[in-house]
Amino acid sequence: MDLFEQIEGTPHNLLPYDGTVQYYGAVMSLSEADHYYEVLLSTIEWKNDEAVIFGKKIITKRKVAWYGDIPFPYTYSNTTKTALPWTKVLLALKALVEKESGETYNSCLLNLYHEGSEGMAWHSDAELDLKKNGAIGSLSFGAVRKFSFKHKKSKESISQVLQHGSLLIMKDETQTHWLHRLPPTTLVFTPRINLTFRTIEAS
Ligand SMILES: O=C(O)CCC(=O)C(=O)O
Ligand SMILES: [Fe+2]
Repeated sequence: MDLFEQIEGTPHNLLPYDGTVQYYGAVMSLSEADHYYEVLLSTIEWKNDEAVIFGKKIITKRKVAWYGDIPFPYTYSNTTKTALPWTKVLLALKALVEKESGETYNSCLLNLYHEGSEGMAWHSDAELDLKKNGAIGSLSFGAVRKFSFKHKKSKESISQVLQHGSLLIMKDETQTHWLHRLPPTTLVFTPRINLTFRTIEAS
């Protein structure tokens, strides 16, 4: 940790070039993280995700939900969803991520992985309606899982373990040059919830 981090509490950049990823570790107490995990599990409108891959409709085991300032339509993997209105707990978490990161967000994509066999394949979050080079604030709750980045050209890879109640920020050119994924694992048997706060630009 350098002097700047000790004073400002800003984590260093995990990426060696072409983007910025900062891991803040836990940004709340264990009891707050436990509380948010339980509330999110029971109050979010979780739905199995549908995707169209090579023209075939598939339904994922992972569950998702999409919330925002207005009913934004959000298109990815050839499916479109409409954002639900913020809940009280999501607004509290958005305020926390905005304070820690010094950025603002207008929407949130949530993922529920029931156990280690569920993950997310290599991708970048660069959909047309996402603000280009905008910050993405990622909160994790529940099972501790590894998260990985791979550079699109050099193939260099970087991993970070994401703790219960932790925050990770991806910004600058990260989505242009790096892929990320949540690898499946045989070592985890409990659920993990992830929230990615994002900025949608109305078209
Ligand atoms: O579950 C995670 O930590 C990441 C999810 C993700 O990459 C996404 O929703 O785009
Ligand atoms: Fe992503």
